[in-house]
Amino acid sequence: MTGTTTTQAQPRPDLDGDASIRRLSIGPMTLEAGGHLPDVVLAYETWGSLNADASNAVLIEHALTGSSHVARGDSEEEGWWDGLVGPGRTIDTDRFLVVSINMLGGCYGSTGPASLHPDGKPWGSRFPFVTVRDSVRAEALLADLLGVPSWHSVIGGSMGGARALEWALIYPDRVQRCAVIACAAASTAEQIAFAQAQVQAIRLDPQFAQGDYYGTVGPEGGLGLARRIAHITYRSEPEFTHRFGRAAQGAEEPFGSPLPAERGRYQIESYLDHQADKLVRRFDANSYIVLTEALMSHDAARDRGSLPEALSKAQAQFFIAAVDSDRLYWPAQSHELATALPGEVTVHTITSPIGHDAFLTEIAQLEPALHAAFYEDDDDGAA
Ligand SMILES: CC(=O)SCCNC(=O)CCNC(=O)[C@H](O)C(C)(C)COP(=O)(O)OP(=O)(O)OC[C@H]1O[C@@H](n2cnc3c(N)ncnc32)[C@H](O)[C@@H]1OP(=O)(O)O
Ligand SMILES: N[C@@H](CCO)C(=O)O
Repeated sequence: MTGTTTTQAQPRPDLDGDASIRRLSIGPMTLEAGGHLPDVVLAYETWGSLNADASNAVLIEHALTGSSHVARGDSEEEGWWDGLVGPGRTIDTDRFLVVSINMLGGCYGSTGPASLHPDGKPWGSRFPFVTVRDSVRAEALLADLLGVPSWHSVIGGSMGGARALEWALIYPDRVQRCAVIACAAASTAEQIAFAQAQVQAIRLDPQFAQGDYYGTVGPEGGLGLARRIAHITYRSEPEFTHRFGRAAQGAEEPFGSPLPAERGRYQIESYLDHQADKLVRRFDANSYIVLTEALMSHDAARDRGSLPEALSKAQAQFFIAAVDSDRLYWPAQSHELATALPGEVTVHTITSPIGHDAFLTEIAQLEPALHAAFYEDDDDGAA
């Protein structure tokens, strides 16, 4: 389904040491649903070095609005899995080359709706529908260019987990170990429903202009509303009750009687406003739609028979984990995935009151089990 590796004649990029963001053209791609991109560029970061037999490369896949900045490395900016990835950490960058790639369709440097079409104007509304599988096929073309024939391990949470799983299914001989954290075998009806409400919030913003808003303010209100809806699903009711209760913003006390003449704001409203503002400042609305619709498309069994039949193609050792309070990717869905995988696969649990986002904030809980499963000294062949 993808373009050919027409750029493979390029010299292999320098992979030594911690890198700031780099970009490589992987050439043209024809997409799973039929769209075409004449020149795809992927932006990526690396930490550590590739060993002589290229056996120590680890791919880490980011979530929906995440980026390739997994670890701080030499940069000022903290990474979203800093505790997990770095010198001497569970994913030890003194032993492994760690690669993280910004998703096709996103807004952190890889080709996306804000990129320029060959006519010199942004793709905008013309950007084609991409799937999780397209993104993985693009990453495989990049791996070819990086000189990585197979991954020691591919690991991801949430949408990153969907990409990790697809890697193991599309390229079974290129993934030796695969960790799927807080993710399911397919996006469920409820996950699609939450996603559709977010996409509609953006599309219904008058500033959206059918996606051709570049050079204008753009659909900031719609994107902010999408983030509010999403963020509620990323956290939990007990956390919200414990943190905010019915308290008014700027006061520790609940809204009492008499109610203030001005309605004011509940703390939870202020918190959601803040989450929305933060995302609006760092994310492109078209990319939000493209990536959300890609996640809606996630279905490991599509065109592959039953789920166990689909998963039987994988050759990797699997590590599956769930957050016990996740109300978006329910633990039962991780168990369903583990049960359908070949062999005995354990589901590891992150115990947290906060819900789905604990795969980011509480990843340390998985470190002993992940280390034992994938990264013991004598288990990886890494130099
Ligand atoms: C390039 C990039 O940065 S993207 C890559 C990194 N990010 C990702 O991968 C995923 C996106 N990030 C996230 O989803 C979140 O930031 C997480 C999950 C990582 C962080 O979650 P937590 O640490 O639990 O943060 P939490 O949800 O409590 O939010 C804290 C923020 O809410 C603010 N806040 C708390 N209460 C209130 C309130 N009553 N009113 C307004 N703001 C409030 C805090 O001041 C804090 O603000 P800050 O983030 O600007 O410092
Ligand atoms: N907070 C995460 C959750 C999605 O899994 C993100 O914004 O990407």
